[in-house]
Amino acid sequence: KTLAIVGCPFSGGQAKLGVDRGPIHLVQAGLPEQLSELGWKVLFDGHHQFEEIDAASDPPIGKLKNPRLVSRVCEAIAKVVGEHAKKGQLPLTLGGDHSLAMGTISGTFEQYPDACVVWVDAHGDINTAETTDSGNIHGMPVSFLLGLGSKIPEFSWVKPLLKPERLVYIGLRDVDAGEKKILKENGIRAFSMHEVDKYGIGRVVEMALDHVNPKRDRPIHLSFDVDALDPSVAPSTGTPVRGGLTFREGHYICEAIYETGCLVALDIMEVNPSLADEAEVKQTVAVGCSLARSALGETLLG
Ligand SMILES: N[C@](CCCC[B-](O)(O)O)(CCN1CCC(O)CC1)C(=O)O
Ligand SMILES: [Mn+2]
Ligand SMILES: [Mn+2]
Ligand SMILES: [Mn+2]
Repeated sequence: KTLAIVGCPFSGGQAKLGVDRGPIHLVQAGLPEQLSELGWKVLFDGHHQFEEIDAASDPPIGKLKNPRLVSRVCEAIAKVVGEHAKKGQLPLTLGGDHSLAMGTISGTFEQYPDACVVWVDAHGDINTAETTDSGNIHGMPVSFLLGLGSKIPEFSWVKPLLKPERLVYIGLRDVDAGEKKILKENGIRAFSMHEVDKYGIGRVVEMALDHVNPKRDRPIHLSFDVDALDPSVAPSTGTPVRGGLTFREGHYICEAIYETGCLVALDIMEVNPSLADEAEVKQTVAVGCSLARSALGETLLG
């Protein structure tokens, strides 16, 4: 099977410098070689270059920051991911901030209209233009994919291909009031850290998949924000929140999803190699690599 690494050095969905260098750190840590070791035919034709738009010509739309830049980049990524998927390849998108998932998941649904999404994150990333407090679009991709909130012409390319019943969250623990309302109103299934504590990660993954993929016959797009992990496990990320997934819980999710045989696309997002000391950056990059390996077939006992 062929894996296409889509390196996305992009930080426009949030305000912290450095997350655009996540991809290069993951690749330089040897991720392509590690995946070849697992038996994948790995395609990697270099990191995507996104030419900037100067701030003067990309003023905020309402609260949304860098809206035209984020929209253009995500639309480009949707095409790239869609093309790889059309060729029967598995796109592995390396972020870069999580706004990119507006593009990756759009690309997946082009090819797999019957897909479901497992969103692993401390956050809901489901704010609309009306509910966002920060205006950072990395806190909004899911609302665009569901077609929620007021229509913004600059984002008219995003089709509401994701249905609420095809989405499930694992790891939530920092959800804004507006997001809580949206989750409830749309009946979106979410397994927060409370459920992880209560049922254990094994049952949570089983219940999550039973919800979105009861017969395990639907393509799965796994979008993994490394801030789902506890900051002690993945410290170098833009919006860390205490009380997160252990190293093993994070890897169990990836292993269990690989075992379904349904994975068609994977995002490893929000590794920011400039927010901690060298050892912690190394640790965060290494976790990003090992999560990817676990989701792509690496097992503990072979
Ligand atoms: N929900 C947040 C965080 C989004 C994180 C995006 B990511 O891709 O990393 O999942 C806002 C969070 N908010 C920040 C200030 C705090 O006082 C309260 C929570 C937002 O900016 O919308
Ligand atoms: Mn996120
Ligand atoms: Mn997050
Ligand atoms: Mn983040």
